[in-house]
Amino acid sequence: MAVYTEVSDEEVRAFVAQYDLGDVMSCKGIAEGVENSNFLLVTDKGPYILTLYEKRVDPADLPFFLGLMDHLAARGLTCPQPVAGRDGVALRFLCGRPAVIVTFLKGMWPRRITAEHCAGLGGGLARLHLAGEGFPLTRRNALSVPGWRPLFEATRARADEVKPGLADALAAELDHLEAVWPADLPHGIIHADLFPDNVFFSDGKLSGLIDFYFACNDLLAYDVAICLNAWCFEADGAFNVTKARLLLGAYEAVRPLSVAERAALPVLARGSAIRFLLTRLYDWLNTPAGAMVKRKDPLEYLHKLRFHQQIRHTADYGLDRS
Ligand SMILES: Nc1ncnc2c1ncn2[C@@H]1O[C@H](COP(=O)(O)OP(=O)(O)O)[C@@H](O)[C@H]1O
Ligand SMILES: N[C@@H](CCOP(=O)(O)O)C(=O)O
Repeated sequence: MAVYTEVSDEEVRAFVAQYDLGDVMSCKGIAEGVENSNFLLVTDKGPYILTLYEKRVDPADLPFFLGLMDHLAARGLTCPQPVAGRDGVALRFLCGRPAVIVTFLKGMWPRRITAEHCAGLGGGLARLHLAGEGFPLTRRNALSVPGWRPLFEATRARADEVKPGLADALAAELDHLEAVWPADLPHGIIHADLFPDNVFFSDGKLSGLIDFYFACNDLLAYDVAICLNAWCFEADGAFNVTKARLLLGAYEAVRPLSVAERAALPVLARGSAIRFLLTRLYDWLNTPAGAMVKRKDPLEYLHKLRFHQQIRHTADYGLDRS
């Protein structure tokens, strides 16, 4: 359960009193998520999400994240919207943390991913990329190529505790990716963490996207690669080409990939694999004992990395246009 900061009933009441949300009926920690402390806040006006921003969120980035959610919502994308208090301010402090209340989205994230979910996701991802156009703020992706080596250095000495040989494997992969990473593909706003737990469905249709706290400006096709990794592998580690085809097909129905973007998918998928491998490895080695959070398995992403290392050309995935 991702609640790093406990908030007392009195503190919640005093905080909510600054909004036109009526009385607090309940405020319960949410047993999901990794990065921030989230609470389901129910007031007279209905359900909301109260988020206290924790370790990896730089407070200087919050205007970007909050402004982006407003920008995307104004362009028809269903995503949480920051709620302003009576003074017009959405971003405040609670228990020493930056904190906001955002609107509650209906729907559930899919626990068992079907091919239909992947199609829904592909369309939603492309709509997000188009809706991001014109957003005036920018944020560099702190977890793209230049960010990987410091993470590696922070984990290198103990990586082999997780799997013998892991440190050397990561070093070799980083050398490769730093040498071949594409720079000149179309870029724009990307979500950068569009895993199943950040995509809500209702009646089988995509109903909303959440958790924009890794969003940044980067290669649009990198976001596609992140989704291929997060949505198109089965529990036994097999790559499901049907899911991948549907995801890409639905994406391209809204925003066709260029030839160069398609060709770059294997290297982008390797980059996406090492990015999540490294953050999971870091968390695996550094999560404080007793923290109410379920650590994610770094080796799941080593397996995905190994898979993409075998792919020379995008056609080798079996992802031909149909
Ligand atoms: N706007 C929202 N509407 C409904 N549920 C939400 C909303 N935001 C977060 N949640 C719930 O909280 C959980 C954790 O949120 P998330 O943003 O993924 O946390 P973290 O940033 O800590 O990873 C989600 O899986 C979802 O159940
Ligand atoms: N999606 C990341 C972890 C970040 O978790 P989230 O709850 O913020 O989506 C991973 O799987 O490693």
